[in-house]
Amino acid sequence: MTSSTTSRALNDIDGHIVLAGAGKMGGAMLTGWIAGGLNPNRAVVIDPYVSNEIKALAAKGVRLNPDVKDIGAVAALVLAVKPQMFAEVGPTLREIAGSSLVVSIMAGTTIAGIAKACGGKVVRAMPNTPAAIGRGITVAVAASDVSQEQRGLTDALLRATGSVEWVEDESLIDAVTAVSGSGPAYVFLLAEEMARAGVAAGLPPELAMKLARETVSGSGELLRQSDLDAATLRKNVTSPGGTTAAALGVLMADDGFEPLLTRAIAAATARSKELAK
Ligand SMILES: NC(=O)C1=CN([C@@H]2O[C@H](COP(=O)(O)OP(=O)(O)OC[C@H]3O[C@@H](n4cnc5c(N)ncnc54)[C@H](OP(=O)(O)O)[C@@H]3O)[C@@H](O)[C@H]2O)C=CC1
Ligand SMILES: O=C(O)[C@@H]1CCC=N1
Repeated sequence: MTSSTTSRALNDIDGHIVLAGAGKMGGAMLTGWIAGGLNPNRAVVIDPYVSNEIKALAAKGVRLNPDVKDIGAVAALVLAVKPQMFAEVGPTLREIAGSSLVVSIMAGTTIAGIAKACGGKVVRAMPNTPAAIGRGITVAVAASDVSQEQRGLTDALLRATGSVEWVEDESLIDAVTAVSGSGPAYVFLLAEEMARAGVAAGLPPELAMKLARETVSGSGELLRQSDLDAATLRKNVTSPGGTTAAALGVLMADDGFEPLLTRAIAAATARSKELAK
């Protein structure tokens, strides 16, 4: 968080938080807000096809698809629809956005494009799915007309789902999307492939998946809690002339993991830029 952004308490919000698009990411954020103290009566969902999990939140007071005139004061409109449908959906949200805070988590979609389609004072943010367990990381960038109070509200909404970093340069968001927005998928793929390779090496499938899951999650937790950097933690596993060195000889070869990941992240960054067009 920049020193100029002061987070607000979620249980101390004037007005309503309107979530447009309560799918995987929007739904995870809504769950985080309510767990973080947002009064469910302050939450409104606009989504024609909500899941049973979101329908269950209605029993706690979250309003689903009310008439715009019945929403009441809007503190923030959060955009979590697919970027490909925003051109169609954006203008239908203009009345809700008004001159309120609009927080978009849509990949690729620029602050200028969002302001043009639905108005409002726009913050562009890129979260990731560990938000569902309060362990996400979000990077946010605010348009120049977003007030300090609106930044504080945004910070509170995002912080309910994990860590938050603010940047001033919107062009960084494409690479952020490629590293942390899409990043959980790379880690899950690693777990899938470790399990598959374990089976190929002779392990029963259930044991292979358990070893992969616990190794990926345990290593992630060690990385989080340790004062050591990732390279040192890796070296600590690597006994000279041992098994890890044999595996790393393959993974760190000239055509190994590094150029592969560089290409993957470049592809995701390029796709984020493309989605802006
Ligand atoms: N998934 C992720 O890890 C991340 C996603 N994002 C961004 O979050 C956004 C949502 O992604 P994700 O949650 O994966 O996608 P989902 O498809 O799960 O969520 C989008 C939701 O919007 C709903 N929807 C469709 N039409 C409308 C409409 N007219 N008005 C309101 N809602 C509508 C969809 O319903 P239906 O499914 O029935 O069409 C769905 O529930 C995207 O912009 C993505 O770039 C950002 C960071 C990470
Ligand atoms: O795949 C996507 O486009 C979205 C954005 C980051 C993660 N999921």
